[in-house]
Amino acid sequence: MDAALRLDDVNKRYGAFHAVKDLSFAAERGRICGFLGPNGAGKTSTLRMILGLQPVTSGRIEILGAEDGRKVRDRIGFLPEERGLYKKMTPVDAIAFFASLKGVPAGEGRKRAREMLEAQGLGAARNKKMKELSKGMAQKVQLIAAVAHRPDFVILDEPFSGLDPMNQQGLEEMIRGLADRGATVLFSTHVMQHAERLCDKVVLLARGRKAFEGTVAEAKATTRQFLELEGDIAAGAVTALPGVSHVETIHVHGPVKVLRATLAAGAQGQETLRAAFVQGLDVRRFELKAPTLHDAFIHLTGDDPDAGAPRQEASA
Ligand SMILES: Nc1ncnc2c1ncn2[C@@H]1O[C@H](COP(=O)(O)OP(=O)(O)OP(=O)(O)O)[C@@H](O)[C@H]1O
Repeated sequence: MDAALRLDDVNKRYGAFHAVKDLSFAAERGRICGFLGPNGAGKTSTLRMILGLQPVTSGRIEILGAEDGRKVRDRIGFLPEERGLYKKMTPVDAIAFFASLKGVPAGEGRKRAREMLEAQGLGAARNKKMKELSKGMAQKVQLIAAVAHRPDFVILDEPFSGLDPMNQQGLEEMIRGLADRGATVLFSTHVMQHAERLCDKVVLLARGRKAFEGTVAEAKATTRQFLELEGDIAAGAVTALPGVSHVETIHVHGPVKVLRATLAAGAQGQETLRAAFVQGLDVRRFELKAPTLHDAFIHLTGDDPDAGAPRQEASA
């Protein structure tokens, strides 16, 4: 498929620290690509290199046919991780101003701003000052400001951070809308649920290195199904059940435990469960769980995406 973005063996070093290591991946035109990893994995560094805001130490990046993001900056929309639009501006003025920086005439920018605010349910706020808006509203306005020039490629750095679930959902719909009208979207996040719902493709990054590139379903297929059992059950009895490869004790309350069994590849959870009942184990509650993208991330990288910055390696 036609790639709007391609990275080949990209490296970024800050002095002796090797932040991005031999990174190669592609983002296909018109698709939503999630760039996932815990804090400090190297996501922002990579996005800034793609935009041409900082140089690569080595390797090659091609975006919209250009080798330097700055050459196609009018075709790119960027929502940085640090937010903040001019507090005294109205949303219409702020959006029109950012669009004008990308070549959209003032009148047209204001017209688009009004239409886009209306479409996002922010029509009533259009003439308020930015500082009077809630955080969720301000973040939507900022995303509109980043895309009012109708870019072919949209780069969003942690767009969901700091938003409540309602506003996160609104933002997800906006991002889907961008792809529906043909834009390629690359967004970074450490929250796997957004990626799970939105992405055609995910790239998992851990300590600067790519751990996986593919669809969400492909990522999940790398890991296993789980069976959770609660009751007065010995972990050893669960280990001995058919299809079980590993057992963890999640919770102990007197004699009652919650045990989490990881099933072997291709094992049928129903058969494991049937064997537990046939053997008379004291099962008081059970749950068969399909792996989430979060489980797949931990399986593929050994890092928890919700954890703080992972340990820094010395330059590799
Ligand atoms: N200008 C810089 N100088 C030195 N080290 C840097 C610089 N920018 C980033 N780093 C380091 O590079 C690593 C990757 O940082 P980066 O911001 O790219 O990660 P990230 O995945 O975007 O995480 P976060 O979501 O926390 O920003 C971190 O260890 C960070 O401390």
